[in-house]
Amino acid sequence: MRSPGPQSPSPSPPPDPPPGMAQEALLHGQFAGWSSGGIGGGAGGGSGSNGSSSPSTPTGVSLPLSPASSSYALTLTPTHIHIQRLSPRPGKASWLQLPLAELTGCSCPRAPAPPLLVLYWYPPRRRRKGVSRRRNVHAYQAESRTEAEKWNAAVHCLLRGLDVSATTEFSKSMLPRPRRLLLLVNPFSGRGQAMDWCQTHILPMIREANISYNLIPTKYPSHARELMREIALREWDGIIIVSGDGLLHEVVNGLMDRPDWEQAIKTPVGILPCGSGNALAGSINHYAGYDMCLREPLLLNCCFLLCRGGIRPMDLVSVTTSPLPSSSSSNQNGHPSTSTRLFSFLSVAWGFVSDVDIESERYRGLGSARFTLGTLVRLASLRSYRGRLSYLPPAVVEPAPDSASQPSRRLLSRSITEGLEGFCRTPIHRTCSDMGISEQRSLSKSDREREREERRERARGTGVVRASSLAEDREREMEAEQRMEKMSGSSSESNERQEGDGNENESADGEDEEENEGRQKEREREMDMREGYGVEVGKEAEECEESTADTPPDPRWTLRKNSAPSTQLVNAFFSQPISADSEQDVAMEVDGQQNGSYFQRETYLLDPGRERALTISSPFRQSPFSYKPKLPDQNQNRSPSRPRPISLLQHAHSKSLPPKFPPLSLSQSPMPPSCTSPPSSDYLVPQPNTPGSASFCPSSSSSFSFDLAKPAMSHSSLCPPPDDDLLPPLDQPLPTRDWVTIEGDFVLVLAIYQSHLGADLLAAPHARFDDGLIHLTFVRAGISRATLLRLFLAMERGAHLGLSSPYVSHVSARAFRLQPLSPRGTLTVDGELVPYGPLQAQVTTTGPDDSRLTPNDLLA
Ligand SMILES: Nc1ncnc2c1ncn2[C@@H]1O[C@H](COP(=O)(O)OP(=O)(O)OP(=O)(O)O)[C@@H](O)[C@H]1O
Repeated sequence: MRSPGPQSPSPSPPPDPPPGMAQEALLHGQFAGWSSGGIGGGAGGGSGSNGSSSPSTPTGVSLPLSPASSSYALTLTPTHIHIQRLSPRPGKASWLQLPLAELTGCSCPRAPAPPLLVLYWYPPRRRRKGVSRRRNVHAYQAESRTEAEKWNAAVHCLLRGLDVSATTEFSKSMLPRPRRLLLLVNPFSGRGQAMDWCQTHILPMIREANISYNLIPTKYPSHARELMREIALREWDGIIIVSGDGLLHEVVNGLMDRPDWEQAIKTPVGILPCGSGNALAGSINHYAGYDMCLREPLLLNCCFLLCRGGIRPMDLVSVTTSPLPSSSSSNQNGHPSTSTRLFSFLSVAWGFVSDVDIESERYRGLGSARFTLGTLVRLASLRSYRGRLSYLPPAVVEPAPDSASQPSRRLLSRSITEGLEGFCRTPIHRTCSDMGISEQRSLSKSDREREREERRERARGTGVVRASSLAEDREREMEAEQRMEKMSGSSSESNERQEGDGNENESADGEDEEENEGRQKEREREMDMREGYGVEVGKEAEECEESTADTPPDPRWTLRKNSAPSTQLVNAFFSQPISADSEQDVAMEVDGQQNGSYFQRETYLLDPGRERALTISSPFRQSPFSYKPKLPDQNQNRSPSRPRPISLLQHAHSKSLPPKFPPLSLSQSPMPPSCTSPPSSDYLVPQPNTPGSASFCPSSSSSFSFDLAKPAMSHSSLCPPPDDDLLPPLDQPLPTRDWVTIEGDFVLVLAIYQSHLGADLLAAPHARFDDGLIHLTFVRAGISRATLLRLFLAMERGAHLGLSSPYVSHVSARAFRLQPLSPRGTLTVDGELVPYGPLQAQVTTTGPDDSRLTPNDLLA
């Protein structure tokens, strides 16, 4: 066996090079086969999908069993290892190509083992559901140990992406030191298989990839967070979570707890899915281009990616939640004065999704099927929650020069839909702007009487949960959809007429009687609700659907675009009474607008014993559509040519997304370490930091203190993470410009920043690791069970964005605020329960200096 090169041509060049071998050969040589196996009648020297019965190398990597009588010619190119069988059966099927992209590693076992080159190949195999990888081990015996080590070094160099050529003298000394990973295993995640899967799948692959590791099983909740606050991060090339998303949430927040959080958060993290939901693993699998898969196939794909290497920056979202019940305190106004800040990599959920997540805990033994069961259970007793969702669309479109001359409805439509970036599949502009105008219609008294009677009859069933089939639900919803379509169409017409002559009472000018009657009925219903409203707490959504089956959904909603609407539009909305909100709601509005606070007078404490009875049906779900213009923001530049929030103006390129603040490096494998790293024997055990004591650097925000990283900050001289630049403190009103506010009854609100909500739920197909966007999906009350079920079924394929339902909306945002108005409910961040109450979030950014922090190059 000889090396290639101009001076040392191969003695036995392959007679018929296979396709793809046109590349320059880095090495070429002749090897003897090892083991009796072959691959598919091809040229494989040895193979085995499971090395459990095979002997092991000193590092624990298993080997094929025995020498084989065959001989092979191997050629290494920058992308492949070409293997040609020379004997005993040259000719047909004698070629095998191993793409380097499908190798996790190679090894050259130390003496007294023979001089072997062992290649670990994980080719993808298409299965019924998704692609899975199967382990193949190929071993070839070199003429000498030097030769085997040279090949081993060359393959490693290529796998690590080093720059090599045909003239490179490959040797053992070229090998970069093995990467070091800290594996944190939650033995209780998912179905409790994490430790087993470590032994059977994860550790063998990691050893084969020549990665050194230390494995720490977590002992209790928050153990990982505590570890992250203490360990010497420079000793590790990556922190790998062998668990579900919950443990990664702990790790991320542990890193942000540290005084050196700015550097710490750049430590690559990775996930090997052993949990129930495995949303981030599903996203990684998706972004890698693999088909959706679950369980072991998903684990193998993620483990393969981890071994292969590559670091991608990932969005980190700053979330401010209401105070923890234990830490809540009141200021002089009786409002809570502290909030909790945490960092999230995946999602915020309220309503259906968080309910299912938390309530399905009791079915944990089912693995990912727990969510299916939880979904069915929750569907059977569908709840809705009253709340207010505000969000900042990702881009602000400058108004056209001639916008002032455009009709007011068009203005509103455009202003609401701008920034939806193609994600909004439902006609929000139609459902709100048109409704507002249509409510100006005159009413027929007899219709009003009839409607009242009908409502009284329906009300007799109040308090009884009535069973209804999915088909019935769907029927009701279709009726509502049709009615809404009709309504918006007619109101659109009328609006245009109104703009033309400025006369509100034009309904007699040629419209047919039937249409008039329909509008009168709507108006009648609306009046009726204003008159007879009362809070009905504790009713299942089912009842509400029953009682509103004839009512289009939109009048129950308030959608506010906080940018100043045109005068025409304001007049149109002011000309009608504000919706008859409950007392509480009025109080909230007073708080929000006059006292500058969004806190409810009643702090919503999480009730762990909350059960089915928490179902809320608010009066607002049946209240008429109303537009509540906000008072102008005192700080806002009122020039119409500057529609962006003030905070954005600090950015040089304020029309585009602000630069990310420390992007979380998602390690599909850590990059090669720096040369200055200590020897491996020193770093396999994490050493706790010994930080000096120093004073806490207070946040610049005076509104509330962050309950963040108290242990770390108490001995830190460094500042805590900076304030959110897109959001005011949680107890302050949002900027009036550019924000969109929707108020009403929600079945769910989901904010997600990666593609998957679970390994088999493609919730945000357009999401990317670091797109700087929060993808919001919200479902309003009134949706039928059948449609909701269809939504989740379609989500498995990411096809739910095409689902046409007036109750479902998808928008993207840079920041949002969620204010639950129902007294009880569940809120989760990355699937973990957080205190129930107002919550806001934004993608982290660098702040005013506009400098994007690059991923940590410690590992480069
Ligand atoms: N040793 C432990 N004992 C009990 N709980 C633990 C332990 N280690 C971690 N935890 C906690 O278990 C919770 C659930 O873990 P994790 O999210 O990883 O699994 P999962 O819920 O099955 O997966 P997923 O979040 O993907 O559905 C986390 O909140 C974590 O803090």
